[in-house]
Amino acid sequence: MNKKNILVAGLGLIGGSLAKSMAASDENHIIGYDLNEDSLKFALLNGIVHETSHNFTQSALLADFIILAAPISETISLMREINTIAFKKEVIISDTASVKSPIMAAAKLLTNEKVTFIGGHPMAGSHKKGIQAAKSHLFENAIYVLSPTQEDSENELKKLQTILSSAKSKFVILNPDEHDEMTGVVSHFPHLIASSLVHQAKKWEKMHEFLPKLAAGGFRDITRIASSNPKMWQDIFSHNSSKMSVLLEDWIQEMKELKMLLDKDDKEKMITYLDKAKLYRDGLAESEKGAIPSFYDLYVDIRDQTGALATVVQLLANENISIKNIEILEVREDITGVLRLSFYTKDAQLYSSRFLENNGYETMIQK
Ligand SMILES: NC(=O)C1=CN([C@@H]2O[C@H](COP(=O)(O)OP(=O)(O)OC[C@H]3O[C@@H](n4cnc5c(N)ncnc54)[C@H](O)[C@@H]3O)[C@@H](O)[C@H]2O)C=CC1
Ligand SMILES: O=C(O)C(=O)Cc1ccc(O)cc1
Repeated sequence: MNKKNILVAGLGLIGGSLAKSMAASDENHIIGYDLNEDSLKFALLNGIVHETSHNFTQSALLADFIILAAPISETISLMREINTIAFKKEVIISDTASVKSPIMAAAKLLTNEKVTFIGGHPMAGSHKKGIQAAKSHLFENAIYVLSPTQEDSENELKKLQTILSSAKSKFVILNPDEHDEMTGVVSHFPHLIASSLVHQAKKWEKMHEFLPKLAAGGFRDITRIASSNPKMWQDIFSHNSSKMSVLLEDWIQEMKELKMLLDKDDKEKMITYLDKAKLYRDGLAESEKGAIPSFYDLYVDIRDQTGALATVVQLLANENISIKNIEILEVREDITGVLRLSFYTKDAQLYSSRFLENNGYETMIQK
């Protein structure tokens, strides 16, 4: 069989996860390129790639597909390098960057006729970075945005979707501006706010040193994303700065209106405000794994006793269920606590719920 040569440039969390899922197909030969020697070694040792490369141009000349999965600024540099390569055969190139307009602007400057560039953004991630955190199922059920450059790239779009199909995501075609505005609202801006909430708590801790002990489930939930990779988020904010600036203006205005409601103690308007937010948020939870990577959460009541957590985890491990994340919520000494288990798939979530209930646990799936 004539295997497809796929060059993945940037073997971090995202490139590594894509490479891992594509390497599982017998039809693909994955070549990994990264500036970091340890990442290359790790990828080869763990079967994430079939071959490693220290020469981007040389490997690009062999490739049928190139996936650029480096930080945004580095992706743009790699695109400039691509423009200097004398390709002898057709090549389909895509990227994974979280902001699309600067990438598509760089794509417009690609002059080589053999090259078809289709922007890409698999919309799932984690707070971790690097190849060690790569998972072949990271993008399962997540939205995968594609932004073709030319209308006549329909055929190439299909080819790209075929090689990416191993990621099991849902493809959506968006233009770069729409993409950046929407991801600005539901992904980039929330990160900024999460970080600012943490800064606020840190400031107030100077007044009340007991404050962190009061940081309960709500604060932890809303600031979870502030623990993500700062360098990557700075890169994202900087490349989507005009959209972010508009969103920040909008937010400041809304905060001013909220302050007025509070100062006037306008109870009815405040209930309406909270009610509308609840309605919209509850509606979001009903949809399938969407643009923001919602993992499938299951809440399990446990007693705050030694071994309670281990028992639940062991029960699920015996059933071969992989858990993405575990968090203990609302535990006070000797009082019932709640475990939040996050799964990669809805099936795992539903199965675990039934299975744990059959073993005497009370579970809840939040709608
Ligand atoms: N982390 C996330 O949650 C998501 C990130 N993205 C996007 O995917 C891209 C990669 O992000 P991550 O994998 O999270 O970052 P990462 O930090 O885990 O990996 C980036 C990798 O690129 C390599 N690299 C840097 N410059 C390079 C160059 N010039 N040539 C080759 N390799 C180079 C680094 O050595 C590293 O291995 C970024 O553009 C990001 O915006 C997209 C979706 C989700
Ligand atoms: O886990 C989270 O909260 C994320 O926000 C993940 C994420 C990060 C960057 C992207 O471009 C897409 C998804």
